[in-house]
This record gives sequence, C-alpha cells and structure tokens, in this order.
Amino acid sequence: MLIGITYTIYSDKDRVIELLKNDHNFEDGETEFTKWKAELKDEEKRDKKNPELLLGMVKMNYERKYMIEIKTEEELHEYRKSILFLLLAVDSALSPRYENWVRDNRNNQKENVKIDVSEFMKKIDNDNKEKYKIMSVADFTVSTDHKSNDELKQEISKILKNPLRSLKEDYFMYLAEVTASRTNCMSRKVGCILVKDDYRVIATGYNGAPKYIDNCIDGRCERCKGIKEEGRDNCICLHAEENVLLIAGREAEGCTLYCTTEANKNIEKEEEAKRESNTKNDNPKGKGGEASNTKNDNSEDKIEEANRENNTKNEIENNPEDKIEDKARKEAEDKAKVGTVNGKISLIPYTPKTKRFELYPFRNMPHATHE
Ligand SMILES: O=c1ccn([C@H]2C[C@H](O)[C@@H](COP(=O)(O)O)O2)c(=O)[nH]1
Repeated sequence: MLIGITYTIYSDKDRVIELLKNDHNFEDGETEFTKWKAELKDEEKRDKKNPELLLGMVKMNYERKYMIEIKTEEELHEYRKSILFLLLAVDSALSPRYENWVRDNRNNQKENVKIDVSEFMKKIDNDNKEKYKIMSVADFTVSTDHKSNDELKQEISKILKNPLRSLKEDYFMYLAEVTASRTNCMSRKVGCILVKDDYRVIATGYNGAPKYIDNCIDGRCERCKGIKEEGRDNCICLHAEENVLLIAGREAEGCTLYCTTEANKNIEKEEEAKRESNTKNDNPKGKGGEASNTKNDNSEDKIEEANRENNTKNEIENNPEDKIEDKARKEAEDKAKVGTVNGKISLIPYTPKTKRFELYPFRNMPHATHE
C-alpha cells in the first residue's frame, strides 16, 4: 500500500507522519525507493517514469506500507492509476497554523522575517496556489487542530480500516450517484440502477421529463417551478425508479434496485399489486410464466414469503387492540418494506448509514474536469 501525503504549511503534518510510522509501520517511500532502485538492472529502469517505477516497488512488496509526499498533480495522476494508492491530506485551522509559524520563526530566529499576520498570509496564499487542487481531491483529510495525539491516532486508525478496493454495495451506490448527475428535473437529483445477479447493470434511471418533450430544467414543469401545487398530477417528471423500470422492462425481474433516495412508495405498491395478481392468477412460474436462472428463480417461494410478511404487516395494522409494541411494529414494517426480496425486486435505499463521503471516497473514481 502507498499513502500519498499532501498538507497545508504549518499544519503539523509531522505528527501524522510519526503516527503512521510508529503505530502502523509505514516506511518512508523515497528512502526505500532509493535502496530498491539501486538493486535494479539498468534495463529494468529504462523508459519508466519515477511514479511508475515506484509503484512497481509497491506492487512487488504489496504487504509493506509506504508513504511519500505528493507535490504535483502530474505525479498524483500517475499514482492514482493504482488501487494500492490513497491520498491523505493534512490540514488545520488557521490560528494553530499561525501559532506554529510564529514559534518556528522565533525558534529559528530567522532574520528579515517580520512576525506579523500579513507575512503569514502571504505564505499561506503561495502555498494554497500550489496545493489547492491536490488537497481538494484527497481521499481523506485529517485535521490536526486542537487534537490530542490520542484523538489523531483514532482518526488515522479509522481511515486505515477502509478497504482499498470499494465494497460492492458502495460501488453500486456510487453508480447510482453518478446516474443522478444526469437528472433533468429541477426539484431534486435522484438516480438509481438495476443490478442482476450481483454484477450486471441492467438499466440506469434518473428523474426528469419524458424523452421528446422539453426538460424540466428548461422550465417545462409547472409544478417543479412552483407555479402549480405539489402533487404528481401537476408534475410532468418521471421518478428515477419509474424510468429505470420502464427502461429495463421484463429484465427488471429478479434485480436489485440501488437508489440514492428512499425508493418511491408507489413502486412498492406497484410491486405489491403485481405480486398479488401473480398469486391470484396462480401462475406457477410467476409473471409471464417465465423460468429464469437468476437468484430469484424460486419466485414462488419469494412471493409466498413476501405475502406472509405483508399479512403480518396487515394483521399488525388491522388489530390495534393487539397492543403490539411500537418497536415490534416498526421492525415488522421495516422488514416488509426494504431489505427482503420484495416479490420481484429487492430495494436497497439510500440510508443515513451510507454517508456519501465515507462511502465514496474519490479514490480511483474518475474526476470530471471541465477545463
Ligand atoms: O439511461 C437513462 C436514459 C434516460 N432516462 C430517462 C430520464 C428522462 O426522464 C428521459 C429522457 O432523458 P434525456 O437524458 O433527457 O434524454 O429518459 C433514464 O432514466 N435513464
């Protein structure tokens, strides 16, 4: 693993470096690289740019941990190509940085340095010019201000617990987030994707006006502009979940829906209605009588299971005198609503647990640059 470190000046980055070294066995990447290179034959070094060669060392020693300072966007771009790399930024509030600067200058008794705020500001401005872009794309930022060593330790341990490779669910949620960026609806940004067999992305959906009519974002929808009242009858926009189901058609069967917001209750109702009609039609293979190889092949069982859950839910709702405790009711409702296979589609909604920046560090994700 390789950690690239970028930092704002006087932010006390050495404390972080010491912790990485002493508590987590990180080695100085530059020193190790010099040693490693000395052992290489000339042809092994030929035509290789330094970051590429350094990554070669990291790959060969993938169980070791290295850290290096990242100084330019160009080198960052090269390191970003590897899953073994992550970028850590060290920052701090201005007043402790000012105090560090004053202390440094006093200790060094530097001549010609006026100990005043404007001198300090000039330093900060120059530093920002170089670092701003690199700092802003860090995977993690540690702020050192007013933190004890123990607090810093905890923060760094938490960062290092993150897997280098994204988790499957985070990755699908990330795709749903990216999909949301295509919305053409001005009221809010929603995206979702339908995934089959845990791997195949069947369709993407975002909210907006149907194709071939002017987009909501261009002022077409009276409700979203706020001219007409709230309510679906006054809105021309389709929900992301509706779009994704329309686009996927029959392929939606057996899929998991990853959605950046709690999935539309109407979709659940539609799914519920479909389930009921399937059961009533007594179609042994589910809707359309089609057998498939997906994990929901046993759709009969799933339908029964979902119906059982719904019945429990209805019983709970219809018999208030049963005096079921609030907590139990809530649990039963939640279970019927999400998480379980909901007839044909399982819903994975965006939950408060899945905080965007914890889940989707920028690590290795492509950055849109509009330059
Ligand atoms: O992958 C897709 C493509 C389109 N949609 C939906 C979203 C809009 O309601 C319409 C039209 O989209 P435009 O991008 O304006 O062509 O189709 C979708 O959900 N997923």
